[in-house]
Order: sequence, then structure tokens, then C-alpha cells
Amino acid sequence: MIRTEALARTFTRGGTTVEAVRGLDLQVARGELVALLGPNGAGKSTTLRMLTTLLAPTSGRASVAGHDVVADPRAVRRRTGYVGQGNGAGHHQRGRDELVGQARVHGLGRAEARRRADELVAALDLGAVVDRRVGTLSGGQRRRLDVALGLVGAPDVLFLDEPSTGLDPHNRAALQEHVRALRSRRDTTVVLTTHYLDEADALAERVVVVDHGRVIADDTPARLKAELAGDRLVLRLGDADAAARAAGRLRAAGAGEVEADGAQVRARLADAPALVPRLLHDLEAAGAPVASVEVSRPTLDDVFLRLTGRSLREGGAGTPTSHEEAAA
Ligand SMILES: Nc1ncnc2c1ncn2[C@@H]1O[C@H](COP(=O)(O)OP(=O)(O)OP(=O)(O)O)[C@@H](O)[C@H]1O
Repeated sequence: MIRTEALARTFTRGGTTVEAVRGLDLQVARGELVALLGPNGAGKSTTLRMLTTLLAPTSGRASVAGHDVVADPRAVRRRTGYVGQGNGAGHHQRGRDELVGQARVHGLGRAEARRRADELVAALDLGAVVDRRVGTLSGGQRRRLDVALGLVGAPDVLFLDEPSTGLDPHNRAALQEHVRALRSRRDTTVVLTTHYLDEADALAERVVVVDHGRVIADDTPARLKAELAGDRLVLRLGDADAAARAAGRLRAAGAGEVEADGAQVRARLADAPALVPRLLHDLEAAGAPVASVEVSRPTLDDVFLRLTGRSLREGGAGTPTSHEEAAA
């Protein structure tokens, strides 16, 4: 449904050149839900803007729903919905008119357009505000209207650029529910960017991590966590001497990032819950009994830290760097 080959985009500003996307190869099958993750400035929005024909690639190729984004942008736009980082709706329009208009642009008949608009108004809790002028809505209400505008055309492919930013937990959950329903009912292909790693984990069956304009990992959240991060293990022993011995055992068992700090040892270990009973037994037998143990499963943020050396949580997440054009 989506295919890119060596897709690239550079920007030149004030004599400096920024390689925002450098040789991106990506394939997304029909009905897949893929989350693009990456630190600020990784090239996620630039990628989405090329795939939605808002921005021309500098080199490489991309096709969406079988149409080349450069050769046939109109066909791509007809098949896609896009929710950018900025506001798509016009200030003086009423929300409902914008919704129905957008559905009509996508080729829906009048009755079907109204029905789709009503469905989204209910799903995204817009009933109380959708007949007001867009300029009078709060930030979160506008964001929900933007999301509805991206969904209303019943597109085959949906691109969502940080759809949840600015939404409260209730509306985030409603949005996730709606995206799931779209997929199961219509087999919609969805590519989203998000700074909420729990959202990527809960929603996406595939996570593509982008850094410096390139794909650096591409797998299911479960496999990324198991293979790249491992479980986090904290052991508390009787004293520093016992902790040093425990650290040695952990290294011998293949644990990574082993650190002894006083009577405590921290480490990363694949499949810790299965290995810990044996480890405790061995340490007890070696005269270094463990007083307490803590095992935490890895998160996508651990994966991210491992891959990029940065935490997505610490990276000023949620600050949009560019203002997007109107929803396509
Ligand atoms: N119109 C533009 N002119 C110049 N530079 C740009 C332009 N748009 C994006 N860039 C630069 O390209 C790089 C990639 O930006 P992009 O917005 O694609 O990143 P992102 O991964 O979406 O980041 P964020 O998570 O902050 O939204 C950044 O260095 C950005 O400053």
C-alpha cells in the first residue's frame, strides 16, 4: 500500500543544508498500522508530508495506494487522509460544514458525507462544539476536529502526525478506539507518528524507528523490546562485597549494563523472570543471599534509548517543529 525507495529530502536555509530524510526504504502492506518513532527532527513529519504530496522529494521514489506521489499526486490525495501537526480547519467555518465538505472532496455522496460526519462527531465527542465557528474552539477541541477531518473521507490510507498531542486522556482513548475500529471495519492502512510510546505500543503492530532521516529499526513492539532492551533487574544484597560477587555472576550469565552501587546491583538481562530463580539459588549457595529483587519489563523508551542514546521522554517531546499545511 505504501512503498518508498531511497526517499530523500534536503532543505537549504541560510546557506546550510539539512538532510531531513536520507534514503528511506519503507514498505507498508494494506491494513497494517505502523508507528513512526524518532526524536525531534528525525524526519518523521517530512516523510509524511512527502507521502501525502504536500512536499516534493529531492530524490528517490514513493508510491501510495499504487500511485506515484510525484507523477500522480491527485490520485494519492483521493485515497489518503492526513492529520498534520497544525490546524487544518478554516477559522470562520463551522466544524460540521468543514467535515461534510472534506468528505465530499473525497467523493462521498451528500447523505453518506453527513452520516460519516455524525459518526465522527459522536466518536470524538464533538457534539457540543461542532456547530460553532472553528476559531472559537479550544486547542483540544480543534485537535479533535482536525483528526475528524483526516478520517471523514473514509480514506484507504491514513497518515496521522502526532494525533494525540494536546488531547486529554479520555479523548486519546476515544481516538485510539476509533482508529482500531477503522482498521477492523475497513482495513484502513494507518501510519502515525507519536511521542506517546505507550500509544505506539498499544496501537501499532509494527514500529519503525527513524533517526537522522534513516530507518534504524523496524519490527513489532514485542520483538524490539525483547531483542534490543531486555528486562531491567535490581538486586539488593547484604553488603557491597556480596553485591560485587552478584555483579560477577550476572556478567557471567550474559547480563549487560551491570552496575554495582553499594549493596545494590543493577543489570539488563533478556528473559529475567525465567533466569532469576536460578540466579537467587546460586547466590545463596555462594554465600551472597539476595534480600530483595525487582524485575521490570522493558518499554519502548528503553528500546529508543538503546538505539539512539537518547530518551524520547527527555527529548522535549511534543513540541512541534513545523507548522503543517491544511489537511489534504
Ligand atoms: N521547511 C523546512 N525548512 C528547513 N528545514 C526544515 C523544514 N522542515 C523541516 N526541516 C528540518 O528537517 C529536519 C526534520 O524535520 P521533521 O519535522 O521532519 O522532524 P520530525 O521527526 O517530524 O520532528 P518532531 O518530532 O519534532 O516533529 C529538522 O532538522 C527540521 O529542522
